[in-house]
Amino acid sequence: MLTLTHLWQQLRQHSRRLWLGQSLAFFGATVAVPIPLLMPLLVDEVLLHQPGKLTQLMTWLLPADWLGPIAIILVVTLLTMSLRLSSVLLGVATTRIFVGLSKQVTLRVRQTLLDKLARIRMQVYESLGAGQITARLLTDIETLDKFLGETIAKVLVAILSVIGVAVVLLWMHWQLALIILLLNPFVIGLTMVLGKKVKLWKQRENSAFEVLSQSVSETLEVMQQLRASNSDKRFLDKAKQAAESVRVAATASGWKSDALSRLSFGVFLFGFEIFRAVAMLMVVFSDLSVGQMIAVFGYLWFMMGPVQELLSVQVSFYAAKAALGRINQVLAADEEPHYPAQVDGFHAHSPATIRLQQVTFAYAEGSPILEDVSLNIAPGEQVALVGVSGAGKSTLVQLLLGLYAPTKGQILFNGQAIEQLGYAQVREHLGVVLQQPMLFNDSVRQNLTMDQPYNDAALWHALEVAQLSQFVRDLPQGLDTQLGRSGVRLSGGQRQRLAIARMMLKQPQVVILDEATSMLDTHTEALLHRAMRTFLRGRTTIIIAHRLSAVKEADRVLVFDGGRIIEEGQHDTLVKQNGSVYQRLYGSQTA
Ligand SMILES: Nc1ncnc2c1ncn2[C@@H]1O[C@H](COP(=O)(O)OP(=O)(O)OP(=O)(O)O)[C@@H](O)[C@H]1O
Repeated sequence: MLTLTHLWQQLRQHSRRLWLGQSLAFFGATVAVPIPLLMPLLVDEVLLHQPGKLTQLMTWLLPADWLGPIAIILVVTLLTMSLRLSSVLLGVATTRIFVGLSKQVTLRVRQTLLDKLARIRMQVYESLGAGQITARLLTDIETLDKFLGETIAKVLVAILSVIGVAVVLLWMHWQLALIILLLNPFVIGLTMVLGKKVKLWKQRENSAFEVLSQSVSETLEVMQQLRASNSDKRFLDKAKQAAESVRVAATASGWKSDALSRLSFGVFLFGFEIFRAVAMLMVVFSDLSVGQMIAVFGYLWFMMGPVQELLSVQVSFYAAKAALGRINQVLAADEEPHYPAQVDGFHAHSPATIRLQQVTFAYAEGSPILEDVSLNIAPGEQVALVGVSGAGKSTLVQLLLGLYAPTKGQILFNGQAIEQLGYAQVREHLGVVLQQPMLFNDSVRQNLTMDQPYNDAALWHALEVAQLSQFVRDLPQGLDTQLGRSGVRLSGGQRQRLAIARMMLKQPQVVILDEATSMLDTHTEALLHRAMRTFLRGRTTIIIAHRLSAVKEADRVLVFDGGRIIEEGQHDTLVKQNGSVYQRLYGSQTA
């Protein structure tokens, strides 16, 4: 779980830059503190002819014949301006350092979250939508970033400025200073109470935004199908309703947060007016000079900036806490168990065995999808899994890949349990092609290589076997042609063949084709199967298919029904068994 303390610890890892930034901030705040004092003192010492400390300083600084109102005013003006300039330059340097630091911490948070995405259980992804996760990665981390940037860059300077002003005020007139300083905690205390409300409003706004982002991303995902069924407007209307909720929540959060910060600033201004009155009374009834009174006014204005900054940091503090809470929900999500590879279970050029020992599995407790499934697949064997829709065939593939873990029983490759091999090793040696392969909005090349360094000859060979080489050659930019979102510029069958070529490049020991050729015409499918024979020789293969043409490629057929293997054998034998499920499924099909 990530807390603000962790973020602070991360900042402290860059202690050298943090110290440099803090030192510059300290100097920046220090040089600015005398500014409101200098000019007003001129009122007493030059205009009202009451020479004091400033005149003493000038006597020491300037030659005796230069001493006069013009030179003093000029020197003090120049001094004030150079102090201001130094303060500005130090401020720029400080901000540069602190912004750099806060962005680094933000990057770490983003990377932590992205790392977490690689470990989250598939079940969690099924409930957390892409929109929700994206909102957390973007909006929430942005809120955190704003808070960090503001806090480290401004809080220290603001606190230092307030302390500096307090010291000067106490030195000038301690009674007046005490009144001012006692009111500050009151203002800050009041805004802290009010600030808690802001957190709640911000949370509501972010939740509404999450719903909108989810709705838009889901709609866009399936835009083509929605338009085809004339439902796109209806779905976008739902997104519009979500946008309306964002408006309601954001309006409330926007104006109420602003009202609160204005209210607390208003309280500060009330105090300000009271001081002005008290300061004037002090001029009448005590030894406070007019110049000092103007200086006090100057300091009050001077303090306004830092105080307002502290107040705004407070608002972003509550927003950041809300964002952190939502980021932590993702960080706390259930993770896939991590099994480090304890054995080297796959060997180059020697096909793997697959064994299931009494495997039972349920997505939801109490309703098993696979029940007590045991099977042995010999090295290099080609097995077809068939059965009615929903029988659990694809679920078995998910278990082989370790995307879900069996509730009972064991899965072994080459005699080694999947947990001993580790999911990463298993996935490395399994090549899976699904009915709806995922393609990226990128080039053919990138979709084939998936960032692995294959040479073009290998790509063309894979495309050749997958019966897609001629098609790619005819594309305007060949391998570099862009495929559009999810490969929309390809037909279903072309997508499947591209996915098969991709799988072949990986040279896996175990090949799983889950309805991988279902969208191909029978002629192309036959050509593909023939071309793949050499590739599949020496690789253990599982073919899941409804079409007889694909099933007939297998050495052995396993018939699934209700999560169990109910029939097993070769096509020719099974199809002749009167009353068998296999005969019912394939008896009348011709390939
Ligand atoms: N992620 C999931 N969460 C919950 N239930 C699921 C999930 N995936 C599949 N199921 C359920 O598991 C059962 C088996 O589905 P599976 O996809 O394994 O069947 P199949 O035999 O491959 O079917 P088909 O031939 O139609 O592809 C179905 O009843 C389905 O509703």
